[in-house]
Amino acid sequence: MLSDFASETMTQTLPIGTTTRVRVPGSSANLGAGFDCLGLALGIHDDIEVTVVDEGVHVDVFGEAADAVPRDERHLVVIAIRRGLDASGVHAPGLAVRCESRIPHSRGLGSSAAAVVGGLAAASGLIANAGLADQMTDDELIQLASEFEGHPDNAAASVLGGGVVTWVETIGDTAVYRAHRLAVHPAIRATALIPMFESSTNMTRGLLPDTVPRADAVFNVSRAALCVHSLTSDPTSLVAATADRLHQDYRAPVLPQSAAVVEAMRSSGLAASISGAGPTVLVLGVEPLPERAVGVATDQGFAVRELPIAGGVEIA
Ligand SMILES: Nc1ncnc2c1ncn2[C@@H]1O[C@H](COP(=O)(O)OP(=O)(O)O)[C@@H](O)[C@H]1O
Ligand SMILES: N[C@@H](CCOP(=O)(O)O)C(=O)O
Repeated sequence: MLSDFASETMTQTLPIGTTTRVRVPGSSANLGAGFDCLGLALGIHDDIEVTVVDEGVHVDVFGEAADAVPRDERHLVVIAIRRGLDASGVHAPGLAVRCESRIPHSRGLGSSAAAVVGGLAAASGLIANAGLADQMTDDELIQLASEFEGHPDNAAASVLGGGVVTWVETIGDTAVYRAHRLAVHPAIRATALIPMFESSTNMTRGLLPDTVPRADAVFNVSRAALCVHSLTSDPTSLVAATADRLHQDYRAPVLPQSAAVVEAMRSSGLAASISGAGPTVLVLGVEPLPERAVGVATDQGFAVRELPIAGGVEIA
């Protein structure tokens, strides 16, 4: 797929002044039992504008983590733009990149996947707007973005929007990332309980064991399958569907506040789970979060934000 895409555009240079705008949603991965294979796009967006200039890389960042990210070739969006252009055999003399970041970083809301999808989508938009080739397909965006992330759940949600189920096929030595969009039941509401503190996804992935007891594997397989049914057809089983034994308990020692909030929500009958690798907690349901639960979260220092289910990345 990408090799065909690249061969059409090999060694071409983007004209100075070519521009593109991208709007990309954040996401919540896992949804409890679906470790690395379920995700939900959320209505909290980063906006990225890129213009081809005659030389250099100029990065402006506004909003979340504006003071923390590098303003040069090391910026994740710039790295992804470069990767997208390289995959298509296209060169940019220089780039001016403007990021309006609204997805909090290192909170389990898919900011890194959104940055990568946004950068790749911007490369695709530049190439298409210059008339060099069609935009990349969703499959191409998911493949390239998941190669950055090492797991496809957040990236697929940011590309496709809605709910996603993802899987990986190994073809020769290559991991091929696959995804289907799920039509989320219209009654389902998602509330993110977002703390001020951060947690690195890479760090907490390192806490997970290589092998798990078969009973835990069976527990999660059944709950992840149920979660697809609950998300699409029957929200009444969301509490059972969002139970997990594959990752949350192993991460709990470094995320004790988040683990306590999940426990408090679940013991009052709410479908709460760690969002992605945490520390945000995601609550799924069909009603607004009850006042009592809002109080528990805010007492623990978690901001409560109900977020719409979002559509996928938009490229103009
Ligand atoms: N919009 C962005 N621009 C630049 N870097 C980003 C952006 N979003 C995320 N990152 C990088 O990704 C890191 C967070 O990734 P990660 O630990 O996977 O958490 P999450 O994706 O859950 O927010 C940040 O510390 C930052 O280095
Ligand atoms: N399946 C991944 C999801 C990580 O999501 P993030 O938003 O925390 O980056 C995992 O559980 O590690």
